[in-house]
Amino acid sequence: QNATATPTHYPLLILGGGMTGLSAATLLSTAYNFSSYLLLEATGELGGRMRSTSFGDASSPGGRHVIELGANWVQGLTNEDTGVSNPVWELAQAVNLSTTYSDYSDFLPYSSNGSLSADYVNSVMDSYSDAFDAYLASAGERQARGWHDMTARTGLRLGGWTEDVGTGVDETGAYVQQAVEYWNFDMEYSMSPEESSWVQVANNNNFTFNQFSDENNLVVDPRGFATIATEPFFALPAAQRGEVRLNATVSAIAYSSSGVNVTLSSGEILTADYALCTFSLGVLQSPSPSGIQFTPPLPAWKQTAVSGFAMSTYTKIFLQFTSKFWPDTQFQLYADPSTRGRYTQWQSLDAPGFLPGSKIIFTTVTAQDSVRIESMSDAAVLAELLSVLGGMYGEQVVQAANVTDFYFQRWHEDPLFRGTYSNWPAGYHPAELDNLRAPLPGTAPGMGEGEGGVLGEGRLLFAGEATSFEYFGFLQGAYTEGQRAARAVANCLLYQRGEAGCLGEVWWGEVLEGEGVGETFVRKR
Ligand SMILES: Cc1cc2nc3c(=O)[nH]c(=O)nc-3n(C[C@H](O)[C@H](O)[C@H](O)COP(=O)(O)OP(=O)(O)OC[C@H]3O[C@@H](n4cnc5c(N)ncnc54)[C@H](O)[C@@H]3O)c2cc1C
Repeated sequence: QNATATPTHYPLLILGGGMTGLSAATLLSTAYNFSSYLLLEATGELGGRMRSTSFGDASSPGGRHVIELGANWVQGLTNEDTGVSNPVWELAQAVNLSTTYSDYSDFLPYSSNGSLSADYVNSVMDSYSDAFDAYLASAGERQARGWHDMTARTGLRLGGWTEDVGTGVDETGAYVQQAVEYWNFDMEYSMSPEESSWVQVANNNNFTFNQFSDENNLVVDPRGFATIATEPFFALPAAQRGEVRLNATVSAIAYSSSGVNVTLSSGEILTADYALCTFSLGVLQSPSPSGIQFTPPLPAWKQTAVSGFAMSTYTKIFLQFTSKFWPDTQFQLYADPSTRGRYTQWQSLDAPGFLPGSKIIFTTVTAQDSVRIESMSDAAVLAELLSVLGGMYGEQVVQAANVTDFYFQRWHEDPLFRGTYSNWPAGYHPAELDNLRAPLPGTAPGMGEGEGGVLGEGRLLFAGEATSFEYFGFLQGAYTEGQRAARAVANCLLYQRGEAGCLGEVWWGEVLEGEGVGETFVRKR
């Protein structure tokens, strides 16, 4: 369609085909029999940050396998006491997804010149675990009293954890504490305790690992993790399902209290009564022209929320060798003597329940280290990994010539993601999260009346893992936020015909409610 033709109009445009967009689309079809939507996705496939690929050399002893480049674990399964399940676990079971329990206590520790004492490292793990229990308790107390937030580092120190008390160059050195802390904290939040919220890390941990369970199951399914969202969607009869357009990149979004105009990079314009934007926080943070051009520009309260939350990067780096030279434990911990977070966690896929015989191992880096390696050549990153593995297992067994495949996804550089998942920085008020989700046009009480609209007349909604108070970062956040958005839009389109406020109170009514010094951090919802 050229720019002069009449734009195609839809009641609803769903922007982005990741977990959030698919969850919204599926609920609209199944619960409301509503199919008058078009889902637009820039890549050639659905799933977003759930993305799998084939890896390994088919002619090598390990062979070729499907690995997950994005989300890999169902985090939190079913609470045996309450019967409450993670909805992502329910989706996984519904499609019979193959998963295996990740046992983080099943590891052997190393440094740059071979093994470390497992007893010593386990005792440091126990100290961290005790401190984290105290951390959770103090965060809860702080929240109940309505005291302001501080960094996660504060909570860890108060809990009795000191990351740098070790002495000397032997295995009792501070670097072991740093590796243990990185393994437990950064590997989950993809940022350091200095960069993370004390209170919201505690909430996030409780909503998943206490409400559901503390188990993480690794997905090893040849169909890929994305099946949990794509299969239910494509199983819907075509007449009940909306339309999907792949390879359709949104470049601009114009919004008003009567609707939304979306411009694609091809120049085509689509119009809609409502649009649901599910692009990652990293995409929203990117300035145009590489990011989305909003008209009118995002109001200050929305821009503040977008700028304030953090998008980090978590990078899994996969290697396949001609033979397996690492132990049978699920994990290995590497404590680098000089650099915190340098290739700390190694995970074997060549183990029962995973991809036995595959000769595949992967390691993970986060945050600035992810950005750093994304700017390096593959060969330079591989050389770093081989030097670390050489220190752990001996140079004679770790040879470049024995590497049969090597890959990592550059999530930070990718303009469609700009990182892997969001995190809550210290001291950021929960009302800001409501503002991240709040529709446009809209205004926030106390934040400049008239800055772009009337409360409750929003047409452009925002949802994604980053808008979830309970589960930011996790797939369950994306899933539940997609469902919430679907319910709000269905109310407007099917029942209240676009009346002001039809998105419902949970969607807009609390914008910045609770803002102000001394007010409680506990949400009233
Ligand atoms: C490496 C990695 C590891 C992770 N590990 C886990 C884990 O183990 N467990 C867990 O629960 N979660 C994990 N996560 C987080 C989880 O993947 C996300 O929370 C979730 O997939 C986000 O879904 P979403 O729909 O909100 O966003 P996305 O999946 O990002 O969906 C948004 C979609 O919008 C598309 N898009 C972006 N810009 C445009 C544009 N301009 N035009 C059109 N389309 C566009 C994108 O291509 C994408 O498909 C991980 C993520 C990564 C990347």
